[in-house]
Amino acid sequence: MAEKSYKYIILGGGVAAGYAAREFVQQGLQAGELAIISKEPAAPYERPALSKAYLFPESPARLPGFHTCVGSGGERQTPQWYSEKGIDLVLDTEVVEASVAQKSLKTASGDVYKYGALIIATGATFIKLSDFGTPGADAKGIYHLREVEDATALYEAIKANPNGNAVCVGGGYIGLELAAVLNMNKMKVTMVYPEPFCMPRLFVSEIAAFYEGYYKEKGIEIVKGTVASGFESNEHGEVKVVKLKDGRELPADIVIVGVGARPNIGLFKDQLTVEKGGFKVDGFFKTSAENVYAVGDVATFPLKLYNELRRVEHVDHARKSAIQAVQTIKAAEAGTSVEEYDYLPYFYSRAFSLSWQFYGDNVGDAVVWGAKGADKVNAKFGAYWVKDGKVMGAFLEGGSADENKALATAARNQVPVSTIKELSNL
Ligand SMILES: Cc1cc2nc3c(=O)[nH]c(=O)nc-3n(C[C@H](O)[C@H](O)[C@H](O)COP(=O)(O)OP(=O)(O)OC[C@H]3O[C@@H](n4cnc5c(N)ncnc54)[C@H](O)[C@@H]3O)c2cc1C
Ligand SMILES: NC(=O)c1ccc[n+]([C@@H]2O[C@H](COP(=O)([O-])OP(=O)(O)OC[C@H]3O[C@@H](n4cnc5c(N)ncnc54)[C@H](O)[C@@H]3O)[C@@H](O)[C@H]2O)c1
Ligand SMILES: O=C1O[C@H]([C@@H](O)CO)C(O)=C1O
Repeated sequence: MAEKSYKYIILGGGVAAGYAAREFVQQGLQAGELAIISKEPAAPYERPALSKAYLFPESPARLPGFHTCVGSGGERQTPQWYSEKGIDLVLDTEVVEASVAQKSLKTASGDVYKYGALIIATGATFIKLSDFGTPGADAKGIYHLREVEDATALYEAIKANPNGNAVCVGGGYIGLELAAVLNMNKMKVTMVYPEPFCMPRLFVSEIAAFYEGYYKEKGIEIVKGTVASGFESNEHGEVKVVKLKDGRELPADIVIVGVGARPNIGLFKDQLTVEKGGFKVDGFFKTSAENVYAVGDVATFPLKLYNELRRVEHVDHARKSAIQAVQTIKAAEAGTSVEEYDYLPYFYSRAFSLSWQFYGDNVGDAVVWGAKGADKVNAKFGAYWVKDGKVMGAFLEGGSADENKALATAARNQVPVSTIKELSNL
């Protein structure tokens, strides 16, 4: 049982950790100053790839291909990169206890790590249907997706069930992205979700109708307005049937559950201020404890633009919050300061040949253009959310890089619109 001490420790080895490490290096880091402790076996990678190219039937993406920071056009930080920079990458290591008072972390094998400054970047974990007590939800063949090991297990299950039946439970990001890759793998896919249309936390019905129509044309069945109420397995404990609350039964060789995520705050929840499910931080990602920062999915931060505290579970914020925390740490050492975080929310998704981006806030009235009858091959349509005569949010399917930039500008500047008609000229 060793005890080690570092000037900086990043707890968690996901997206935020990779970008934080890069920022430390860019700001000037001495060998031996930084350790990253992660329960994953792999160096930080771009998690979005797991629900997309990792599961493609042809030439699937594999590590080391998508280590951070390639997702934003940066350098690919392989394990060798970390050793060259003198960063200790402590993989396959779960921290099971933490003390903010003693500035220490304890791992499952009993090692103790002391830090000068700590960045908590523990991300989130999928919610399971067994968390709600759904009978049979722990059967073999029921998959969740968060880490590369989950994606590998799912990939193998897809290969073992050619032309099999797949059911996606949940109509959010995982449901939509996974239904697409399972269909590309020639599985017979059914999606099930309780809401009247997919991606209800962002879409309005006209936007959803386009994607649902597109998925149906690809041969994906969509069952709305009900939930999975139980699962039946065969004598090997393998799932075979998804039972729905409305009485229907769906055959299944593979089930993907995507019913949301829960931030990993357990280690510190009694030691740091928690709000909206995450660690409450300021515009520099400082938590309620000195020298303890929280970034990415676990941070509840002041969203300056909307003057409210938010937690965001998307990769762009994971990257930028990590950079902001490291810049804050380094500025304090240099006796300077950085600007407060001023984030413009940015979400995106890709499935089949579709690709959408969203900037800002989906509040007020949604004005959708071009969605009805949009071409399925070169789909292009969008939406603006307007509140108090200003554009608050902007969505675009099939946009070019320049167009998406213009969208971001409109949402950032909250462009005033006196008539809805004006929107088509933005
Ligand atoms: C399959 C999938 C696809 C996604 N696709 C997109 C997308 O297309 N676009 C988008 O904007 N967002 C996407 N997201 C969301 C995005 O990936 C997350 O918001 C982002 O990864 C958050 O970064 P993070 O560093 O906070 O957490 P994570 O990347 O989840 O990293 C957390 C790390 O902490 C480790 N950890 C946790 N607890 C401990 C512990 N006690 N001890 C040691 N290590 C620990 C975990 O193992 C993990 O390595 C996707 C998420 C998933 C799961
Ligand atoms: N492109 C992206 O940004 C992207 C892609 C994949 C994953 N992610 C992230 O991964 C995490 C997990 O994604 P997700 O799709 O699971 O969450 P989500 O919040 O996007 O979707 C959850 C969906 O689950 C369904 N649901 C909720 N409770 C249910 C219940 N009891 N029974 C059946 N269905 C129920 C609803 O349809 C809801 O829309 C999130 O943090 C998400 O942001 C993001
Ligand atoms: O941001 C992303 O990073 C990965 C991939 O581009 C890395 O190669 C991916 O699929 C994203 O959406």
